Amino acid sequence: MKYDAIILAAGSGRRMGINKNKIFLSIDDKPIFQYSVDLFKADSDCQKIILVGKKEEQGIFTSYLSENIVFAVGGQERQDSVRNALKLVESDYVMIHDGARPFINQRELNCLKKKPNSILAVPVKDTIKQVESDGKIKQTIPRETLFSAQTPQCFQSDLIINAHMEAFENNFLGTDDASLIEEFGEVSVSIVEGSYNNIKVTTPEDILMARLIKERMSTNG
Ligand SMILES: Nc1ccn([C@@H]2O[C@H](COP(=O)(O)OP(=O)(O)OP(=O)(O)O)[C@@H](O)[C@H]2O)c(=O)n1
Ligand SMILES: C[C@](O)(CO)[C@H](O)COP(=O)(O)O
Repeated sequence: MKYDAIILAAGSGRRMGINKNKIFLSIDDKPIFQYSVDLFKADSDCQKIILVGKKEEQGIFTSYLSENIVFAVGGQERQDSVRNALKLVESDYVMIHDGARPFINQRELNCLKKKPNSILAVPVKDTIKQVESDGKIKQTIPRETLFSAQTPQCFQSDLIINAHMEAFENNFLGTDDASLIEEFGEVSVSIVEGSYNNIKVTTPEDILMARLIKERMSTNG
């Protein structure tokens, strides 16, 4: 399957609590977002990479751009950034990926490519409680049915473009792209079981964890 990849790097890293965009933090001397750029660049099925950044940070991305790696300006919310990037998609399929998730691998890309309209996800490990606003537990949700959504999320381009347009027109804000197809699409989205290594660097302890994961990967080859 030939596809275009969207790499999202236009966030602000509020939860990281630092004064800069977290995707520029280094893991083993390489910026977090560059791990994904390198992987998609090495996949011969990837036709184009759309790197989404803040307008004021565009200069930092210039050295990564080429004929097949283009820049799109991000929006206020993650969903706005994806919608802007989708305007540049030309392939029949698209993978949408958080630049803040550095540890995806070729095996996972290959699994997604075999199953269009699928996302990486992992089974939740904790016991999940649904809690009322007063702090009282309402119920325990059966864990066997629960998965944590990751990226990449791989879709037929026309389906996800339509879902984003519908979401925009209906003021629907989802926390991932699959949720827009769940709401407005006419197909089911499936999961491909991913890896617990595919963390999203979100809070300060995640960067420590990411450095440990990288160290272990380097040691294990
Ligand atoms: N307007 C936005 C918001 C987020 N992202 C990207 O979407 C991914 C997941 O978002 P998140 O972890 O929430 O990133 P931040 O917005 O940077 O973090 P925070 O919510 O803590 O501010 C990241 O790769 C981030 O760069 C984006 O491209 N555009
Ligand atoms: C898309 C995502 O990575 C799925 O886990 C995630 O939802 C994006 O950001 P969030 O702001 O941390 O929800």
